[in-house]
Amino acid sequence: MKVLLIHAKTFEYEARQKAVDTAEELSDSNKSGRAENVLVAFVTVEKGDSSDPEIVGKATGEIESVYKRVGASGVVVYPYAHLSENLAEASEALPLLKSIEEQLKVRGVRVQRAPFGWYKRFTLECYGHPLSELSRTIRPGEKPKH
Ligand SMILES: Nc1ncnc2c1ncn2[C@@H]1O[C@H](CO)[C@@H](NC(=O)[C@@H](N)CO)[C@H]1O
Repeated sequence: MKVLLIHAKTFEYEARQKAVDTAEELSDSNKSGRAENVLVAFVTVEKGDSSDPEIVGKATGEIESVYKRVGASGVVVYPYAHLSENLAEASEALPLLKSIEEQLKVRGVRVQRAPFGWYKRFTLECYGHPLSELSRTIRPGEKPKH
């Protein structure tokens, strides 16, 4: 699993067009979103990630750790198919993305999750401080390095 973490002063997205047949149904709560002082987690799920029962806990831990360090007010979990060539299928990817969202909520984090399977317009203003652009690779069977 690859995660790009951007601490954004403002972030806004809007689903525009279905990209895959397995696209998630849109609702008023997910077809668009906006947040300020938010950690945007662009997440690419890779083939085999679901083989590790700890993958969601590890990914959530990495995201929560940066969220706390930068003092963000919330997290956006943004499905993103562009950080790896080893893409998981929707049947593997979507459940993991939903579980990361739920795990963050359980940990008291205000979370939005952008819809899976859509081309989306987005605007992002990155703070530009030293921790405002980070990336993490979470490998099945391996302990996180950070
Ligand atoms: N393995 C995977 N991990 C995370 N997201 C994945 C995925 N496979 C498919 N998606 C989702 O389907 C859209 C089209 O590939 C993806 N859309 C996007 O990545 C938008 N930024 C438009 O390109 C994404 O929502």
